[in-house]
Amino acid sequence: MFELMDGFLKNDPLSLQKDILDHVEYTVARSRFSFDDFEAYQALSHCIRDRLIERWHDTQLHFKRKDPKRVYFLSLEYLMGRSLSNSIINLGIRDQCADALSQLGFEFEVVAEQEGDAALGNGGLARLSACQMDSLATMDFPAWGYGLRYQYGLFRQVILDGFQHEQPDYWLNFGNPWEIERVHVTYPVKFYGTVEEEILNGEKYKIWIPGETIEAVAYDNPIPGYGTRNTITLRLWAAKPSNQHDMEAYNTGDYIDAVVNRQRAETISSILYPDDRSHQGKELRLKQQYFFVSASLQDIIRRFKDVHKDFNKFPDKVALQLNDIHPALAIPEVMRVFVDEEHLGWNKAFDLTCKIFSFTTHTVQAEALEKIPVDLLESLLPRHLQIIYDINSYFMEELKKRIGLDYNRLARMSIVEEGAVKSIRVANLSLFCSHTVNGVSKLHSELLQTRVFKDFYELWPEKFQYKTNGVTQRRWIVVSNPNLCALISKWLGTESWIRDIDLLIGLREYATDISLHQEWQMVRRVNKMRLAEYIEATSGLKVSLDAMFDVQIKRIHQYKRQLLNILGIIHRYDCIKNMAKDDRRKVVPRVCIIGGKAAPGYEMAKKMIKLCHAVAEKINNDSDVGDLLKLVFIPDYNVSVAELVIPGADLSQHISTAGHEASGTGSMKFLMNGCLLLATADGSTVEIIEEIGEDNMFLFGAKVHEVPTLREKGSTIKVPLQFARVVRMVRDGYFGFQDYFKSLCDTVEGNSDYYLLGADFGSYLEAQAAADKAFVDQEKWTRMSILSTAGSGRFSSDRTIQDYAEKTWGIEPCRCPL
Ligand SMILES: CCc1ccc([C@H](C)CC(=O)N[C@@H]2O[C@H](CO)[C@@H](O)[C@H](O)[C@H]2O)cc1
Repeated sequence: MFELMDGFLKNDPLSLQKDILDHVEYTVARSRFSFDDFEAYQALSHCIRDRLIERWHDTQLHFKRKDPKRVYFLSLEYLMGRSLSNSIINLGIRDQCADALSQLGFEFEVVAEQEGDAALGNGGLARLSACQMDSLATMDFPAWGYGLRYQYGLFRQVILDGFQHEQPDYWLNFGNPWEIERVHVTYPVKFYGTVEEEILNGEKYKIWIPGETIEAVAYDNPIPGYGTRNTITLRLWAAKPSNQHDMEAYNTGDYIDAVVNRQRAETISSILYPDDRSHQGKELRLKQQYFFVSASLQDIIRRFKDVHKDFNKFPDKVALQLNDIHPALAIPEVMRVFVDEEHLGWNKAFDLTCKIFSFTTHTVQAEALEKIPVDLLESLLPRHLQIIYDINSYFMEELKKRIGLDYNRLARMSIVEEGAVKSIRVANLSLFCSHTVNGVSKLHSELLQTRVFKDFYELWPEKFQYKTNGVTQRRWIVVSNPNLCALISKWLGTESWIRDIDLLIGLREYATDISLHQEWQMVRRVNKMRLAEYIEATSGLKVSLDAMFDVQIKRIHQYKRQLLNILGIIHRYDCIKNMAKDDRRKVVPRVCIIGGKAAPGYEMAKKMIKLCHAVAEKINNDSDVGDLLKLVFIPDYNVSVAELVIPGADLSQHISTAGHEASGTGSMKFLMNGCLLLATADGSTVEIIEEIGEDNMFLFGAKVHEVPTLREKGSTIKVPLQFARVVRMVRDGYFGFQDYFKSLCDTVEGNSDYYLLGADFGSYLEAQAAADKAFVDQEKWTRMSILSTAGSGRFSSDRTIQDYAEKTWGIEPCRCPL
């Protein structure tokens, strides 16, 4: 590994050993002569934490000195996963730590497994935030992440009789070595109340008299860069009752009430909403959004005012990134502070506001765009509603100048939606008040411009950009696939691809090199073995390593079409069953692996999980089929499970109906690890095709422009007999639970097959057959696998962040001197 500068704390194995034992004794408070794997994990984590803190202080001091323009990433979700291995890799001391542990009788892997995931998010958006923080740190950008410190992360998925059950994820049970409580960094956050007017030096100002005040306390998480001393901050807010609260209660002498009220305050940051579909009008959700926005902006403006007096400089020093619309209340909140507290005047305030905000949307469906009921906003945030009305009337005036009295369009674009439930269109607010708006893949941005935000694009085309997502190769190769990492470094003759991933292209020249093929296949087989052991441990199923490991792991959604995968597996099973014994020798054995959580209220998604188990029950216990076909549902899919499954996968499926997946980032992780993709031309897959070529993937399905016409055709579409047959098998109870699966079958027949499973089934089976054919030709498969990794550079979150830094935020690296 690169040798980086030690701070005061030395990183040689002996020093690490000593520090580990000191933390066992003084931090974990166990005897240094007898402690278990978990205590070793706690002790080592504190050792690493100490080293992170040193770099952190140096970095923050350097930023203070240089006072560069900073970017503030506002996100309600971060799927960080585990921190120990990633921190050790980024510090470049993996071997030293492994040595120190083994000399104390511990195995690094076993100790690293003791850590629970920090699962403060749902899916793609949340993990993207985490990957981007790693790249921001590694590329030395002066950046901060802001979010909420949920006490309960994303629920644990427990499968009972094939059904998903949700268990609370109290992840802070044994403390969290990766955070530092900043007791001195607290801000009051106001809710409810009324808005009064006051005259100050002849000027009329609005003042907001809150009905309730909650204290926000900062918890800082150091985010180390790879191959740099820079360590940036992820600041997560926790809600605490403000002291002013108790006094009132005591006067009335009602002690119990006082404590209950205290408890109530903490509920704001207690739990992550486990649903990545839209939440219309949930008060707690809105309180969470405003709570973290208000605390973050108070902190950001305090940091600016510590150095600057003139707010005209604010846009030169601050860039605010809205990670989807969830933090969009930051817009009226900045206006409120600039107008009501800093008295900058409305026009100046609005001019500054539009210069600091940029907005990324992660959804394709217009109906998924959240709206806030006006009456809810009026009671919870009365001043913000006034400001949003002011912004909208200014907006409408501007629009009339541009489009005249086109009332339909004015009504479509308005931030205020009249109608049964008068509500605020947060997306329109974000579009009007942001200087830059982007989708997360090229195709996604085209759909935003031509469909979802068409009205806005036609008027402000210059605002619209695309920033194709990316993933960090540190976690998704170096941490999760160390053998492949070593192999790549060996053949490229350098490790600098870990910071400069475009170097991976150098593997192309060896794509047909037999000795690389052998080493490549060996690495992959070892990873398959590890995955097979995990499958046996979690499901009791023994799987053959010679089978193709076919994986689909992501949140369960109808548009992601896990049902198409399951119907394809039923077809494969049915074919094998009806095949003559001799022909079975030609069958390519498959282990189909599916994993993912369904939002608790998402009935159809939960039915898909049950169907998967019912089909698995049938197939896996059918000795007639034996190892030719196995189906496994991996429970409680999360970041750490992904780190184990992805390196062991031969084929991965990304089969959403074209035009529905904004980007997809799982595909990029599989690509980096040399796993071949079976996919539709949707989201970022379109750009993956551009990079590695159609002949290194298995593509199928309707293209995005064909989908609307196919939908119009509805039940007149000719679906293959095989499709009708497999749906019939489910409907007739071949896998049991006939009544329970009826509605699921109804969603894919005739007119209601909105996600076009029937229309795409034929080409899906062809693509699967092509994958079978390629798999038996291991020379061909390995070449395609090497070319996948070689062409994955573009999908590093380093490239994504470079795009944002250059084209949206206007920030420069600020590298902390060694
Ligand atoms: C309001 C609840 C809620 C919470 C989260 C979300 C996310 C935006 C859903 C999400 O994670 N979208 C995924 O974002 C990824 C990162 O950009 C994309 O790669 C995926 O295509 C997109 O589905 C929507 C609604």
